[in-house]
Amino acid sequence: MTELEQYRAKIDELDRQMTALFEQRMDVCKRVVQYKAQNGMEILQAGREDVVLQKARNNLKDQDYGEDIEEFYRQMMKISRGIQAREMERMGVSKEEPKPAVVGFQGVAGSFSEEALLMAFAPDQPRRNYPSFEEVFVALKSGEIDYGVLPIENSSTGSINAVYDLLMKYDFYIAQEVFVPVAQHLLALPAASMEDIREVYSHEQGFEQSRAFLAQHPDWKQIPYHNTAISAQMVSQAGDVHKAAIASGRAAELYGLKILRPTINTEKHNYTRFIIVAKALQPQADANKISMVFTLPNEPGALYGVLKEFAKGDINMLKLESRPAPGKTWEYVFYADFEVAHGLSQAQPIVQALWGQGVAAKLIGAYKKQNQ
Ligand SMILES: C=C(O[C@@H]1C=C(C(=O)O)C=C[C@H]1O)C(=O)O
Repeated sequence: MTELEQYRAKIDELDRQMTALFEQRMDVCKRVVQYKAQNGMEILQAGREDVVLQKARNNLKDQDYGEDIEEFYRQMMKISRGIQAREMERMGVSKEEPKPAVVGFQGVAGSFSEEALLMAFAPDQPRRNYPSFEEVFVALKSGEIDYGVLPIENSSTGSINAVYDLLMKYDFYIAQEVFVPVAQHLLALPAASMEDIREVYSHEQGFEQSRAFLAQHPDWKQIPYHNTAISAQMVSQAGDVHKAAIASGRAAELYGLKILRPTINTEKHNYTRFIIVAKALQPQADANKISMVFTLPNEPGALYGVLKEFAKGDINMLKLESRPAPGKTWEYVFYADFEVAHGLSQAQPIVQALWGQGVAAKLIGAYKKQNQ
């Protein structure tokens, strides 16, 4: 054997051992990827790779090979990740696309809530509708939906108290707001005329918003219904020329009704503010509006003490709403919206200052203020 042949025989023997070790190592990596698949982990674990590289360097006798052993392990781990990806595929675990959020709203297609949903989300956003406000909250709690779209106040008729109370009951947060222009029309079957109408169906808010118009027709029976769009659907299905609904133009289109009298709402500048409700606080980076909830001790100057903190910060209050505290007679929960220049960073010190005064204050939203 020449000298070269002797060296090569030695290399062959070391390679045989290295290939056996390589196989053993990769078999372990396959076990690792099974664990990762079961636990929803990514294949690449950069921190672990750093540790492997460091250990390889430490195990060297001759530090001259430092760079080289790192390169060797880098390549081996790249191969290891390739094998793990193949194994993942073989197991049928494909890299899942992030699922689009499912959004819930109250009412049927054509409701103002659905219009609000379309303003805040994509036209093809997966959505579910529910018969009542509370069912939207229940669906959000159970994880059936990721967001709920709910009306919180109307520019002419004021707050929608049921939604404020549900927000507190379920301890949810406001992720976003949108303003939907509300134009109420009198809708009826295509064959109907004004003289035919005897009964009008709508949501309470639809009647409330159209008071002046309805006062001109005292003989019409007003029948409160779940929702303006459901009223339109009902009139369409009933096929009765004596029935009319107060609902949106979109509802007319969807349910094949005609607009007997357009824009019958008294206040022509009429908007409903909708909130997008989420289970957790999702503060927006460019938030310029915050919503807070606080309960106050029943003592003189309690509300003043809270508002003073905001005044000190030169923060403009946009809205203050009080609701009876559940289970406590004559005690109130306050909801307040403020306009802030610096979002969360401005809100948090105030919340802390309020806690310092013994006020149970909670930030329930930091989002972008919309203009109606
Ligand atoms: C084997 C693993 O998967 C990958 C491959 C590594 C390796 O071959 O040593 C190390 C980290 C991960 O990027 C692991 O996470 O341990």
